[in-house]
Amino acid sequence: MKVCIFGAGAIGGFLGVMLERAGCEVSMVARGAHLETMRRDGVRLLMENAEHHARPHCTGDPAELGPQDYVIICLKAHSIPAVVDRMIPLLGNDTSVVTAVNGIPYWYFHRHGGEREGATLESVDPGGRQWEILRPERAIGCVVNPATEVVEPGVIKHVYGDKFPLGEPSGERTERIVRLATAMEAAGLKAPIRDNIRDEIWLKLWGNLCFNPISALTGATLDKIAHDPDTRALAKAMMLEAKSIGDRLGVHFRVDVERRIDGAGAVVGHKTSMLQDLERGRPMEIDALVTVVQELGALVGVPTPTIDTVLALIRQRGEVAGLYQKQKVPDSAVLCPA
Ligand SMILES: NC(=O)C1=CN([C@@H]2O[C@H](COP(=O)(O)OP(=O)(O)OC[C@H]3O[C@@H](n4cnc5c(N)ncnc54)[C@H](OP(=O)(O)O)[C@@H]3O)[C@@H](O)[C@H]2O)C=CC1
Ligand SMILES: CC(C)(CO)C(=O)C(=O)O
Repeated sequence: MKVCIFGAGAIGGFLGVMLERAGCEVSMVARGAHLETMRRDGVRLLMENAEHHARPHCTGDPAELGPQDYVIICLKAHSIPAVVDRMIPLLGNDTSVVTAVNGIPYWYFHRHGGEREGATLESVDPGGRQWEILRPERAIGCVVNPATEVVEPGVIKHVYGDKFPLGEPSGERTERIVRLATAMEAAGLKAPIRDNIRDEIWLKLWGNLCFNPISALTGATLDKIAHDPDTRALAKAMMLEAKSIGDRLGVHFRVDVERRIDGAGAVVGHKTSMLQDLERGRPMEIDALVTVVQELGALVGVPTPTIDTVLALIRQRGEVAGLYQKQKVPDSAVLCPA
């Protein structure tokens, strides 16, 4: 089974090493010093009780690789629009594209049903390019639950977790998703197949939407945000706005808002990825986690005053730090031409 990890950083490096160990023919697209080290020395994965080493085909040029069975996109969401054309050589007739990325994916309204079927979201898929090039029919949804880090070029540290829930946009149990889940399970990962992956995407997004910008604005860890009554109230207000949007889109939230905040608050001393990105001078994943919820609110007619306020602040924080560029978002999603 040929698998290309596009964006083999913290999550992609982890997945790639595990899949190669399970016998998949893995290639990795990366760049910079990390790529050079992986090419020369292979990839090292540090786990709590083990260290693994793998030698996948690592490249900066996807055209070297040819069509794949699966392309697993593990880029930060904001990196995807610029590289989507470079994925073309990886796509054959039967290639599946797995979106192992936080936030709302480009294919969200594919097989969604109802009046928004086929809509694209400008904040995550500007101009509908991913929809047009990757095609939504190829997409398999994936939620990333583990935490991993690139601790030095070529070296990935696994921090916790092994679960990557998967789901077809249609909710069907297709042969291709079963094959992927089987390979991931053989690699020692958990890959439950969900019949509504969108619910799982929203459950993760619910936390990212509020904790990530609040932490980046305040410097606070998850437990501090959840335990301080004022920031807890702010997070809750954002989550309730998001829930109203999700409800209109048919999302089922399997936990209530207080339990979701308590769950995040139980993780003591953890800095969100957005705070880590700000502190390390790396581009911030604002649009796929926050702007998109504002865009969805406009689409379904739910006002988002609290989200709007926090979004204005975090965008400005990102711009001032030189880590974010605002893109123009229309009032509502556009319908993608067939
Ligand atoms: N890491 C984690 O613990 C978690 C991450 N996630 C989500 O998973 C997704 C992936 O995150 P993560 O693995 O941390 O991100 P990383 O930044 O570690 O990995 C992305 C990799 O893609 C590389 N890349 C970017 N652009 C290109 C390009 N044009 N060509 C080749 N390589 C490129 C990056 O290089 P460079 O570094 O040079 O930019 C980087 O090595 C994100 O959506 C994130 O929010 C979710 C849960 C936990
Ligand atoms: C904060 C957390 C753990 C979930 O909300 C996360 O996914 C992130 O740091 O990006």
